[in-house]
Amino acid sequence: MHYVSTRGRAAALGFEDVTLAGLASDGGLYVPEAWPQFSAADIAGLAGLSYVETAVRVMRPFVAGSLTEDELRDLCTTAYGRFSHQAITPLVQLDHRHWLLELFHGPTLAFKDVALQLLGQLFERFLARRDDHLTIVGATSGDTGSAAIDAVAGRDKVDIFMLHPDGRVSDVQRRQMTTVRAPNVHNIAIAGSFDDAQALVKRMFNDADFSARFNLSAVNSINWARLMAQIVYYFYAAVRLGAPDRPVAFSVPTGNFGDVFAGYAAAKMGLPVARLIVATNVNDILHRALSDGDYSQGTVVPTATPSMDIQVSSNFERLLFDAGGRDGAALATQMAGFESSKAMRLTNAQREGAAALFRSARVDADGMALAMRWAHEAAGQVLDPHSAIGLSAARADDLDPAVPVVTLATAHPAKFRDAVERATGIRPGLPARVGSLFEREEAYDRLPATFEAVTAYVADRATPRA
Ligand SMILES: Cc1ncc(COP(=O)(O)O)c(C=O)c1O
Ligand SMILES: N[C@@H](CCOP(=O)(O)O)C(=O)O
Repeated sequence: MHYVSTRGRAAALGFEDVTLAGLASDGGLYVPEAWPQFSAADIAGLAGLSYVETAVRVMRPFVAGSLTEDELRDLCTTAYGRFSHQAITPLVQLDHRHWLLELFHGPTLAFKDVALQLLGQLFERFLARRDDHLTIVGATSGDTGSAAIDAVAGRDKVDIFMLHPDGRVSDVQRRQMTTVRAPNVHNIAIAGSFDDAQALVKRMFNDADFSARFNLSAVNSINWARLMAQIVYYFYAAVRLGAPDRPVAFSVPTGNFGDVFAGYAAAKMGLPVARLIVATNVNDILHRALSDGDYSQGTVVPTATPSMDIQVSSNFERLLFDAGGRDGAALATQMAGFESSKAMRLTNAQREGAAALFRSARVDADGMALAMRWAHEAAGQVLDPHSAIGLSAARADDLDPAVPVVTLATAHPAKFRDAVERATGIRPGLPARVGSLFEREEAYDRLPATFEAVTAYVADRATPRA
């Protein structure tokens, strides 16, 4: 399997190189050169398999040439061995047609663990082969940071520098990052938004000298391996609800468009996905883009769903490329225009390509609180605010009522206990597996959101290539 860049100029790479590179050298994102195809019989063959075996079947075409099936199984067994639920991503029924796919049973209580526990293993395996060292630079609105740090803390071939927007993540999210004391972990609170942090990270990758000197790599969903691991739970859930014979819809609380792009990939591979509902909070660039073709960056408004307070969605570029006809040169021009003017219109081909599968909804604070209360009153489920945004969009959608709708429950409610308490009166407790988070000392540095400040900080602490 080879991967091509959405901007058409970087060389095609195999899975191992793509995983270690993160972002393509032309500023684009890697996508598979063609989607592996699963027939109805292949999908039916997933029924009754464990999560790990499902993961091996779904991911093996993507890693071909870099890992054997046994190596992949070995890495998945280790990665999912730390989850607290045997099903890894269990389905919970809410009513006759609504389901939750609980993605928060990993070590840091958010869906990011599903991919990042595996990515930590992949880094270790590939770096051992090359006897090399990586400098990971990442941006987080709260969940990627803690999951990535958990996955790589203490590993001697990796340093991680994680940027979060100062004061704009929940106290649990911040402490999950800043109380990890390992010499290779560096937390930076920047004076800006998640978008500022993400732009700084991309600029570091685009600085060829800096990137080569420190051998930069990515843990954000710009790294293809992240999305690959997330495709698995779409298959796992759909098969449990009757695929390949019954189509299933998914509602996905969305920010950086990684999670829902994994659903798009599953559909492209042959999974019968009736619809993908992109649920945003009031930071609604994706809703405007999908409903009206207007992809223009607004100012980020802080909300009770901080992980979705994003106005530039990295992975949307992957959809524009694939749904718009895979013209890398044209997309490079379109993205350059967006980067300078902060606005662009989708082409007709991009809009039509997306419309076949996607719908979108913008959910405000009242809609979120109503969905949390409904889930609690109707089904006894306490949701986190991000998952509630997804559920609200799912319940408002006009899909054929015979189609089951799965809302991705992306975080444990205890990560956002203040917001949950405000909406429902219930204050969820932290599961024992996160340990004594509020007794441990925090360590992080505050920096201005400037390229100079952040690169100087990284250069002072990272290991340059020999
Ligand atoms: C809890 C939670 N829900 C939803 C999202 C949005 O996911 P994505 O950025 O993949 O669209 C995030 C952040 O990524 C998150 O942390
Ligand atoms: N919500 C995310 C933002 C980063 O998204 P990613 O999926 O691209 O890593 C977070 O929690 O950090």
